[in-house]
Amino acid sequence: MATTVGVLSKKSYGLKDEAISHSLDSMNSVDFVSATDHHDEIPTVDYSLLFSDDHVERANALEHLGKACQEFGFFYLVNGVAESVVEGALKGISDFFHLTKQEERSEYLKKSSKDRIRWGLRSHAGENREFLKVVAHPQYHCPSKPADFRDAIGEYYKRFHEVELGLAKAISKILGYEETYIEKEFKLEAGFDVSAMNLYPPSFHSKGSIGVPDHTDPGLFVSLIQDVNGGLQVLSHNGKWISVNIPRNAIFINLGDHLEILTNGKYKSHIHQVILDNNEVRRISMATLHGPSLDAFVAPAPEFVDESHPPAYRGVTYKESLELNGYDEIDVQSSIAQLRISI
Ligand SMILES: O=C(O)CCC(=O)C(=O)O
Ligand SMILES: [Fe+2]
Repeated sequence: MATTVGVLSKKSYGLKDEAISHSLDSMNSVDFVSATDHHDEIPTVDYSLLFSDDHVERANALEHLGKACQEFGFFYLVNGVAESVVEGALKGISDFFHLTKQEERSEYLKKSSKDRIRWGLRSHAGENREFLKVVAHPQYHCPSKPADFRDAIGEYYKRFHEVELGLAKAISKILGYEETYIEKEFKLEAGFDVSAMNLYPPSFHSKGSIGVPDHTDPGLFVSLIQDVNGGLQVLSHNGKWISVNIPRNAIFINLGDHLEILTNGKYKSHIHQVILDNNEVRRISMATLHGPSLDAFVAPAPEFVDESHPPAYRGVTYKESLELNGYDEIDVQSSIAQLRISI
């Protein structure tokens, strides 16, 4: 059962980021409900039905996806990528963290803002994880050791890229556009995708319960796979932290900042965080941020702007948005707070 523990406020919640403040401001002091098992609140979208030959089935599936995007902003996707491909990718990540020595992994410590592979180990009160980030698209980069790692991850990217294009088509349709609208606007043939492969807790004791602090992610959407449930929470439209319990055969999809910008706020990029369970559960996840191409200029589309809905975000290229706060491309940090136009 959910327990009401107080009124959500920036202060009580210790928030530091304007993006988060804005989001919480727009929620008007709603009751804060502690993280609990609300997994049944997260909708499931069947990818195969979005392309069904039966037009009634297809229309229903698209309507369901539209509701999932607008009323939630995140959903479980089934029948997109074969379970064996997801399992293979997760095994590859587990092998990377467990079969290599830390000195080998630290070869990928930050060298420059042009890194295409980057490793990091965070153990402080605000963040506790070991991660490997790689650029997945348009050029795929990955360490070559251990054996099979690169191929297993590459197979997931190849399969998921098709799904990404399919979802972009379906979302274009439900927004009232022709199906290649997002693909063209975001120039997805050169879409800039970065994966964060995460190990929680890191390979030494964590300094607190925060795995990843609350944030939103840039891009069209994030696709997330994991080996076990535990820790990922997403802040719903009505201000509840929802525990994400991904069904075994599903991929978690969370809409990103640049879809929020394109739709002038009709669809929202949702705040999420990872809370560690006393360091008792070891968990591996891979969050892939599927972005526009670096040179794609993203601004609110004219169809979402009128007198009562003035542009709520400034348009910039994807690259500029990634670099706005002094971060680099592989950091893929949100800058939506800086792009919001205060009205
Ligand atoms: O590990 C997770 O469940 C989420 C990680 C995440 O949010 C990220 O890497 O952006
Ligand atoms: Fe994230």
